[in-house]
Amino acid sequence: MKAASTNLDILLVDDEQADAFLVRKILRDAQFAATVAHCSDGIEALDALRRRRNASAALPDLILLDLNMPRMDGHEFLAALAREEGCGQIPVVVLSTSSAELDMDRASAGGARGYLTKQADLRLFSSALLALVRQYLQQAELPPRARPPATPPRNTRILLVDDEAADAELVAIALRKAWQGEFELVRSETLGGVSAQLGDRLPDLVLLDLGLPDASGLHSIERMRALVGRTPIVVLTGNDDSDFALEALAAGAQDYLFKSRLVAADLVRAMRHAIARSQLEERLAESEERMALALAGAELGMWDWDITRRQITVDTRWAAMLGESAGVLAVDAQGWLTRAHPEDLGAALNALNSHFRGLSPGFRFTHRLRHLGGGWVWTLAAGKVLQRDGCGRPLRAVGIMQDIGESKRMEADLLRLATTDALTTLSNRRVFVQRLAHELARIRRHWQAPSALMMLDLDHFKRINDRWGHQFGDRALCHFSTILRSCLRECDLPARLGGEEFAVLLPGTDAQAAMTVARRIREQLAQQPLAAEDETVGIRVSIGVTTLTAADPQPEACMSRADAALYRAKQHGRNREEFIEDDREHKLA
Ligand SMILES: Nc1nc2c(ncn2[C@@H]2O[C@H](COP(=O)(O)OP(=O)(O)OP(=O)(O)O)[C@@H](O)[C@H]2O)c(=O)[nH]1
Repeated sequence: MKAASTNLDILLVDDEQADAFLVRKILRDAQFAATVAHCSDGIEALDALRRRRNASAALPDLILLDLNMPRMDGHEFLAALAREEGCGQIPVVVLSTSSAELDMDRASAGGARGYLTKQADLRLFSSALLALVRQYLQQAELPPRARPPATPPRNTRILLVDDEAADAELVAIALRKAWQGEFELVRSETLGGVSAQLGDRLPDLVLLDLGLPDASGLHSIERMRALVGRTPIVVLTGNDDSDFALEALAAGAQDYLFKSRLVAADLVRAMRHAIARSQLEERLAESEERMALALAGAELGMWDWDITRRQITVDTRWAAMLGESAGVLAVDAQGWLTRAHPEDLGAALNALNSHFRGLSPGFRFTHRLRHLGGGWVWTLAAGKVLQRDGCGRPLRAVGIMQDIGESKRMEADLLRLATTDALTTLSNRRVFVQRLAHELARIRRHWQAPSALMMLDLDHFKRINDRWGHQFGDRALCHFSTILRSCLRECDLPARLGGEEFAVLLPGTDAQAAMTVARRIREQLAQQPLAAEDETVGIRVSIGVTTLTAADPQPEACMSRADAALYRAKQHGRNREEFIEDDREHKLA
């Protein structure tokens, strides 16, 4: 087993691009360190393994294997893998839409270590896949968080900038008398001499006289600040003027003392206060900086809602999302929400009201907001009431807003990839089996309304590929899909199951009607050959038809009956439709 810190190297062998996308996304979202290499069938996978072996590169830690693939299916791949030098030990887990016992038994006999059914329900599939991958990736304990090294105890370094020797002596006496702990007093008579006195260690505190030979007044605070950064500064002033002292604070000093009233205890108190205040300011600045970085990193906008004044203040990121400039927006809940898409308004108001009435600890909803330049922006709003009045009415709420357009687009892409066949855009096997299962459940309840199922397989498709090339073969598959769609009703479900194999579910259709549809598909196909260079290529299809019965336990049962009818159509000369009614006939067939 591997530790979590190492990367799990997975080889996915599956002809559906959507599955590769899905597996990668599931692992990425669960923050698994895994690399997923993808091969479309067994032959490509064996080639990839041989290339790695010949280059003495590491072989995959795990192979996820589809069963139903063109050229070499999953079972054949398992057999070939067992024979492949050095590859027999790679664990293989089957990922298949088939839950047929026969497939499971064959896979297990072929050496597969596990079998995972591709669920139509993505959440189920995702948790099953993660559980499986976890088996192969031991979750190592995270190393304990490194503690910052304890700061060694050291003297407090105090810089006194004062040209009067007597004052300096006074300060030194006061410190010796009242400062608890060790200290080092460094003195400079001028501002210009500070750097030379300090060397390369900054002081922990500065005592600054404002009447220096080379600097005087408030300006010296600014110059000192430039020399010592955020170090706290206590101003010593001979000017017995409180207003002036306050100006010194405004100019950036942390505290002040009048020289004429210098008392040891006051000096030490002011120094301690200045250090504490400066530390507090530093922590606050750091925390604001961290907060700003986090908000910027997560691309979150902020809003602050003064509910009684009906004003919402937003930051620049919030404003930019909607094409606004930052600042106070004079809007209330209605004002904000008049920008919301009417379809999203109900859920947004429910979330807000429930929190405002104190029924939920905060609120969170997604909604589309109108952009100033037109169009809609998908956003996530989340927040919390910070202040309520005595009756529990909300006074102020604060929260974030995030542009979630990209993840909405991803979600839609993912859904499309997970449910459709990339080449023909028909539904894929997963969706088909799911719909078929629903239809069987309906039939079990309302037996009167019949439904039919068709399996379709293009005739001698290999010859078409061999004669005209794979790309032309792909065109032929798309051409057939278009004709198939045009022959069906809106409620029918056509799907590409893989390769040149298709299926159609025809709800509310009896055997006779289904056979008529099958004939129509063949006729349309015959009437519309595909142009290739200076010839036209006729494409033909064989079709197996069956009806769904309440006795069918699983989709696979009626699919295998339709398959048997298809096989019979191939046996009887192709380009025809055959019907098998029930299991008795199926067994005879
Ligand atoms: N172009 C293209 N060919 C594919 C695709 N998937 C499967 N095939 C090819 O389809 C062919 C199917 O061949 P066979 O299973 O022997 O069937 P067939 O030649 O149609 O013969 P019958 O079904 O018996 O009439 C193989 O050559 C596959 O490589 C695809 O997505 N595109």
